[in-house]
Parts: sequence; structure tokens; C-alpha cells
Amino acid sequence: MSGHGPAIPMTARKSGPLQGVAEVPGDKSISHRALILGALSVGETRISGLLEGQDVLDTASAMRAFGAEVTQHGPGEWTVHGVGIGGFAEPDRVIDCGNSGTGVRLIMGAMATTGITASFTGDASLVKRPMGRVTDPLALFGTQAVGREGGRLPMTVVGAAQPVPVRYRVPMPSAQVKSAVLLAGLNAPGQTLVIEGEPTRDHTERMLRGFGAELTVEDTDEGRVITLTGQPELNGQDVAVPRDPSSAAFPVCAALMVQDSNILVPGVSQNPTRNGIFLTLQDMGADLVMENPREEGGEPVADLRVRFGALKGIHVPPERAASMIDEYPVLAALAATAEGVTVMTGIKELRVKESDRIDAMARGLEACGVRVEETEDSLTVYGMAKVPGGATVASHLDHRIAMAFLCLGMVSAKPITVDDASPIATSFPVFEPLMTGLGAQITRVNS
Ligand SMILES: O=C(O)C1=C[C@@H](OP(=O)(O)O)[C@@H](O)[C@H](O)C1
Ligand SMILES: C=C(OP(=O)(O)O)C(=O)O
Repeated sequence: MSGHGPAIPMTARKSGPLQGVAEVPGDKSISHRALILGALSVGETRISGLLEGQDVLDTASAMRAFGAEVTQHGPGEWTVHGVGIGGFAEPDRVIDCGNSGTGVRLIMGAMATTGITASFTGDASLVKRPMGRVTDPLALFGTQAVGREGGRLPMTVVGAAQPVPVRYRVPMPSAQVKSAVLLAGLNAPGQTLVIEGEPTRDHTERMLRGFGAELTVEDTDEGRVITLTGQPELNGQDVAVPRDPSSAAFPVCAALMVQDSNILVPGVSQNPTRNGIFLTLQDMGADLVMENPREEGGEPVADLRVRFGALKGIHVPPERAASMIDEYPVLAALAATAEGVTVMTGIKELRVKESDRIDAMARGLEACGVRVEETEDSLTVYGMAKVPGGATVASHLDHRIAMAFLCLGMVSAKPITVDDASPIATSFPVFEPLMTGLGAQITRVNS
């Protein structure tokens, strides 16, 4: 929903040891895709563990607007009765994707080759984000798009009635762009090729195969070449959504910062295109053990055992950036408490997320008394024995900025207030009860 409700200021203060079991919600990327692929399939898709965050709920309501029957049966338990590839109905209202870049970009891809027209909008954050990165490759299929200057929402997309398959090299590391092109390729006759120079999260590829598409992946000198054969019949599936590693990163990093903490985060996806944060934390010296590794719903998962311990700053390998792109805000907060300097490079994609995350973290950390340096594509954080805190930080309608500073406030000398924590509901609606249940001192201001 684009209507942004009242701001919810929240304060985090020095917390006792975090202890217990943190059952984080389902993976956001997989939840969006389960709904969209379910809508593009014939028959019933049954989803368990769906993330009921606002981003995903907005995608569910969009799929209804395109003609799919989407029903909630219980917490995390959903079914989708799809309309089949090419079966999308023309929506009779504007599709509002709220705060979600993944939602709007994947849905644009899914409708781009169906010959229908749809208009899209989003909240004050999403309308600032670039859509040209998706509508440029979609134009190769014959799709037209008209939006605001700079390729911004609101935007109307006219789907190609007679799409042609495409060959496209994704110019930036973006799973959303890759996925939009693959979803558009579903309704184009022949083979659509997507080439990515740097591998990004591969849920679309895995799930398309699982729903019955013919899709191959080859590592070549040119990069990772994904070949999709168009116009398959997709059939409804059972999807068990693993827990979200991007959400898990918050209790994990908080436990590493708060003295004497010891927590377990069960059933977290260890997909190698998503686990960069955990490797980085181990490189920094974290006592983080992946227990009981197993496969659930086609994804590798493990239980994360995390114990507090002093960490060292490192240079985070830039080639790891795509596999931990959403975790840099909380890593930057953690780095402020580590011994020495943490250098994060190759992260310019952070500038086009829900906020400019390099800038939001740099300004917020400075306000908390932490020394930082930034360039167009890097952030350097100077760790200190005691972060002063005592500031109110702007979340810029960005859930991950809000959660990162609330984690830092659990160990800073003075409390840290986030001006608006309401965006946390987009990806991690149970963040507040989950963290307070572990022992975190987080309170709503004036409550
Ligand atoms: O495909 C996805 O589900 C996502 C891809 C990433 O965005 P980009 O494709 O813009 O890197 C990530 O930041 C986002 O949270 C989810
Ligand atoms: C970048 C994110 O999401 P999206 O692009 O879907 O808005 C995120 O969840 O950190």
C-alpha cells in the first residue's frame, strides 16, 4: 500500500544478554516468487511459511488483481489458484506495490509479454527508485512503458502482444532485473537468454524449474548464462518457504554485539547466493556455527548457533557483495563495535535500495558518534570500544536502516531512537516481539 501510516518512533537501550530461540519469518524473495509463479501456473500452489510482511501482502493483492485466486488459510499457509502463462487479466485498478522493489519489478516482468496494460505505483520510497533497469530489457520483448522522468513510478506498462525472445546481459548485479527478464521470457516463443556477470540470488531459476519450466544454467567466460525455453506449462506446486537469512542477520548481529548472548536461529536458508553475511561474520571472528545442515523445500538450511565474542574489522570481499547485499546496514552497525576498521567496497547498488543505504548508514553512525568514510561505492566504519549513541536516526522509510540502528542501540552508551520504525513491517513484522523476547530493550516512544 502506498499510503504510509503514522510514524512509529522506537528506542533501543542497553540490553542484557540475548538468549533463547529466534524463529525468524519466511524468506521474502521466495515468498514473492511463490505467489507470482503460483499465479502463472495451472492448478493449485500450496505455500507454507509465507512471509506475511507488507511487501509480500502487496504482491498477493496484485496477483488477485491479475485474476489469480489467492487465499490465506492460517498463519503462513496460503494457496494460489493460477491463471496459467499468458492468462493474466487486465487489472481494473492501479497496482500498488507499496515499499517493494522486488514486487513491482518481478510483476512488471510477469505481465510484460501478456498483451495487457497495467499501471504501477508505490510508496514515497518506491517512487524514487529506478525502473528503467527493468523496462529497458522488457522493451526488447516489445513491451512499452511510460513513467515519470528518470523511469520512475507511477508507470504504465503495455505488454507485448506478440513478444519475441531476447538475449540480455544484465548490466548491474540485480536478481530483480534478471528475474523480470526470465518471467517475461515465459510467454515469448523460443529461447530467452539472460547473462549475469556476477551471480545473484538464484531463487527464480530454482523455482521456475520446480514449477516445470525448462531452464539451464551454464558458467561461461561471458558469465552465468541462463537459458529459458518459452511457453512451458507451469503446474502448481507445494512450496515450503525457508526462514529468511536477511532477517536472521539482525538477531545474529545483535547477539554478537551484546555481551554474554547465546541464541539459536533455526532453519535459516544457507543458499550460497544468500549466505555472504555469515561467511563475513566468521571472517571477523564470530562464534557462529551452522548446526544440523539439511535440505528443506529444495533449499539448504541450517540452525545458527551464535555466541557473543569480540570481533575484528575486515575488508569485506567485494565479490561477496551480491550474496549479502541487504545485510550491509546491520554489518555497518556491527562494525562500529568491532576492533579496528571494516571496509565495505563494491556496494554502489546500496544507493538505489529503499533508501540510499550508504548515506543513511553513514549519517546515522556519525550521529551516534562513529567515524565513517564513504565513496560512491564504499563505506568504511571505524570500530570503537564504546559507541556513544544518544541520537535520533532517520530510517528514510527503510526497514533495514531502522532495524540496524535498533540493534546498535542495544550496546551503545546512550539509547538510540529511530524516527520511524513502521517500515520494519514490510519484511520482519515480528521483529519487535522477537527481539524483546530474546532480552532486547526496545520500546515504542510514548507508549
Ligand atoms: O530478487 C530479490 O528478491 C531481491 C533482490 C535484491 O535486489 P536487487 O535485484 O535490486 O539487487 C535484494 O536487494 C532484494 O531485497 C530482493
Ligand atoms: C532491497 C530490499 O527490498 P526491495 O528491493 O524488494 O524493496 C530489501 O528488502 O532490503
